Amino acid sequence: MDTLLAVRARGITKCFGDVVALDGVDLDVTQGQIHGVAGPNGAGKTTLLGLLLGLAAADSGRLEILGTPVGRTPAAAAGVAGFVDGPGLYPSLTARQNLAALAALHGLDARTAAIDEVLDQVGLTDVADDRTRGFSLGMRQRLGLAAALLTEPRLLVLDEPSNGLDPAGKRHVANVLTGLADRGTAVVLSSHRMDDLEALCSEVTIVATGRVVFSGPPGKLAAENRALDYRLLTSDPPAARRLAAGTDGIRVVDGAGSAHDAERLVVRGQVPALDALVVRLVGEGIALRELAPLVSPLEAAFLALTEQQEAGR
Ligand SMILES: Nc1ncnc2c1ncn2[C@@H]1O[C@H](COP(=O)(O)OP(=O)(O)OP(=O)(O)O)[C@@H](O)[C@H]1O
Repeated sequence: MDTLLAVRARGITKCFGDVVALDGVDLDVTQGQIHGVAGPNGAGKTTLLGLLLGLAAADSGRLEILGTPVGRTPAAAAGVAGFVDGPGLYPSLTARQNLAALAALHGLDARTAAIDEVLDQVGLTDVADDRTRGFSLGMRQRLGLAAALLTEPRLLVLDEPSNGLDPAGKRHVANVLTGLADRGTAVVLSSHRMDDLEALCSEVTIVATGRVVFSGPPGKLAAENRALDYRLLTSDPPAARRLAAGTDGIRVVDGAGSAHDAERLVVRGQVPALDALVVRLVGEGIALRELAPLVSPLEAAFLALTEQQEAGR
């Protein structure tokens, strides 16, 4: 047993009737790591996170949480907190009362539990005494995080925690999670989007149709040299279109059905072919105004991997 691992999963399979939600999934999460789980809708992210939280049990495979093997009966492991499908809150209670109820449930004294501290950490001090019935999705997500923090978990599991958060809220939550990880807590969080995870996670696991299609640092994914779609703006769009079409390794991927389309040139290629195109444009006296990937290299790699898996289904 590796004591540094907060999660060690091997060959986890979980079915719902005929639906195979997880199919031989491996996952390693070390203590102090923020680990992202990404994948398209229905990939199995929530199912996997639910197993970590003890909301369900795997059909087969081995799962160890914080060094302890998990049995076949669903049960929350000690030291684990978080939520899937949004946090469970009492709508008629205030934010503070919700946390006090949770503290009582965990045998903590509501007077001494760090309720004010966790409210402050997630930026909800100003609305601490408002009923949660009127809370926005982003505020509910923050309160769910505060509830998880109250129990001082060693493994924090969050399903789509950035749902409903504005950019400032995302940054706030990211700071809280980074601080926790710095103090040794392992964090597992899910998202559909690689760009949300990139800034936060040192490792990501990408699942598609229940299978792991990539696991490792996000940078490793982006580093693969693949052809991307780039928006190309120049001083002479028709001439640029002709040159692009005649450059080895470059494909013009948009249609030029209207005058508007003729201005909007999108080309597909790898970096060396794009370099050659830029040199030709400049050589012809055409000014380059913009050459930018339509999606980030990371998002493109993610889409390619998950689309491949879906196509093979
Ligand atoms: N309780 C359930 N009963 C039946 N099928 C389920 C159940 N939970 C999940 N599934 C199915 O298992 C598969 C994986 O679902 P899951 O919710 O884990 O995916 P996800 O990656 O979290 O998707 P999303 O991004 O849409 O939340 C889907 O086909 C889903 O329909």
